[in-house]
Amino acid sequence: MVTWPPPWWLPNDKNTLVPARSAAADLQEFALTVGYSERMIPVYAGSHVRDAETAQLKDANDTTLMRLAADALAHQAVLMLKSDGGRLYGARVLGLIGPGNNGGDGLFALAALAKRGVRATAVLLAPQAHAQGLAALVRSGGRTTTAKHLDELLVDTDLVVDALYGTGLRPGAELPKIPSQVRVLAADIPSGVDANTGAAAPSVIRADRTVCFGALKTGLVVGSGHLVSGSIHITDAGLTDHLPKPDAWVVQGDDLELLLDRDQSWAAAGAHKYQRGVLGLLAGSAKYPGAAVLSARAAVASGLGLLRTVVPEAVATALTTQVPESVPLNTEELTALLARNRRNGRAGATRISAWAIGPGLVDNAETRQYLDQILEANNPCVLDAGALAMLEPGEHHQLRILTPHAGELHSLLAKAGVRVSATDIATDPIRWARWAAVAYDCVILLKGSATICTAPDGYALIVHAATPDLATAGSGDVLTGILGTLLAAATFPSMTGADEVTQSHRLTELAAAGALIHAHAGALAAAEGTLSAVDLLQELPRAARQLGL
Ligand SMILES: NC(=O)C1=CN([C@@H]2O[C@H](COP(=O)(O)OP(=O)(O)OC[C@H]3O[C@@H](n4cnc5c(N)ncnc54)[C@H](OP(=O)(O)O)[C@@H]3O)[C@@H](O)[C@H]2O)[C@@H](O)CC1
Ligand SMILES: Nc1ncnc2c1ncn2[C@@H]1O[C@H](COP(=O)(O)OP(=O)(O)O)[C@@H](O)[C@H]1O
Repeated sequence: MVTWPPPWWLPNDKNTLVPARSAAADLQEFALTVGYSERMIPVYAGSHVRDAETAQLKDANDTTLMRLAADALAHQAVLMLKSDGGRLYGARVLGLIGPGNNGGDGLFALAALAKRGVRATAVLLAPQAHAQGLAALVRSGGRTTTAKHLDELLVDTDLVVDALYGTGLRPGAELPKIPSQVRVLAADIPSGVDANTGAAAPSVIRADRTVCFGALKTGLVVGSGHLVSGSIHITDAGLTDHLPKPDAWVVQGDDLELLLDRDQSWAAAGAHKYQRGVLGLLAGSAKYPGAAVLSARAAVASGLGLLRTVVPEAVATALTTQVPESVPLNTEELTALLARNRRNGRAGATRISAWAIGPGLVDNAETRQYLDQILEANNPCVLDAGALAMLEPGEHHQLRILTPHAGELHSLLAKAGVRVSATDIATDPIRWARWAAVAYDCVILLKGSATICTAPDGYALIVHAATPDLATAGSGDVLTGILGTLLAAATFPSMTGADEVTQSHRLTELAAAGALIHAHAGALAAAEGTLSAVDLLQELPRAARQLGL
């Protein structure tokens, strides 16, 4: 058990949020469920990795870890120099050297490169530099120079090694401007990125490749950090014994099977359509008819048993024409069905096992009535777009995934009394997604180029989009449909007492699974050309199958 507040709940005098579930007892330690493979990559706050490194070393002058880091850095520098037929001997490498251990990494790496015939120059950008690193560079025949020569040296350089600031960065650092055509290899994390949050200074030094030491840092996988790090190579420094529980995990395509944890037995193979999952969809309006169609098509394309739809008149015809698989529900049928649901739970024919609510929905009396009725029936549900605007914070007993983009998260937090700016959210997205998860007692899937899925106890999974082209109108509606199908097919551990944390972790994993399928469909569609939401739909069946669904 962790004590309230959990570690990510940093003091903020502007806000006092009463969590929907106020009992500290609900907040269990983030636990790796037995059976997880190492494919989910653990992520740690940069400051925790820094503390672990310090704890691992015998004394402040011990350079064992630094030399390990420098070897890895030099190795990647060699690969970059040799790529595209480049030469190593006589290649010009400039190191941007800062005042601390990050600068030390850079100096030892330059020394290793100098020994291999590279013309290695350390540009000393701070009043002091790591003494042993400097001595090693000089012994190996490397050179040092000062900031005033940087611009002229940059004109004729094959590679820059950015070893200015790592996990020790404080706000306000002055960073040199590196022309965009110069290739950059970052030591640990690009200088200018906050290793705890991913917030990047406007003058951040963008890298083509980053060698990350000891463990993957949160700042490299969310916020702007993951957009400026290039390809990331993690080196093992044997820190496991000194690291706390991970801050989050990065999940990738290979992890889908683990995340879904589907029943693979012969009995499951014999399931009829109602057992494969019945999804209810409440979506669309005269203003946004297309959103309902996109969600419906995404749901049926991702392997659903049956789709039941509750849409306004203006959308009904379009839906029947474009999604012939869907079966409309009228008001009376809906009422009867929800009553059966309340009595008998979610299993069996003609009952709805989950709901997808919100794409294209507008706030009016009819929609509110449907929404209240459906929420009361207590099936697992995904709530998006228009439904988010109608939702109130607070405790409930339903399994809910909310899928806001950053703007919607801002509104959700404002409704919960959390005064936070859009910039605050962009600067530390995991933190604010966690606040919303607590305030709304749900799993939050925060959309963006790095999608963050988090439960109220802070358990967090991160999914990266393979292409920025996913940021296109209707793409989120497709995601809602996918999530609906996954929810409809899922089984959840018993709904009683202590299992709430397990339930919310399972829900977080389903959310991440949906984001993975969406991201993979995006990658497949982008390989064919520019991308629309309909292109995404067309790639969905292939994406789901390739990931093992
Ligand atoms: N610990 C280990 O054993 C290992 C560490 N490793 C490597 O070390 C990195 C962490 O090293 P680090 O702790 O020395 O911090 P680093 O990022 O070099 O910068 C700190 C220096 O910059 C200064 N500074 C910061 N912001 C500033 C600003 N705005 N304006 C001006 N100055 C500013 C700051 O000043 P201070 O805050 O002390 O006043 C301090 O002097 C880590 O990322 C990894 O690369 C690996 O080799 C493995 C072993
Ligand atoms: N820069 C980006 N790179 C990659 N994917 C992105 C980026 N920005 C947004 N996305 C993804 O695109 C989708 C957009 O969803 P949303 O904003 O709800 O769009 P809409 O409401 O038009 O359907 C989400 O899945 C989100 O994660």
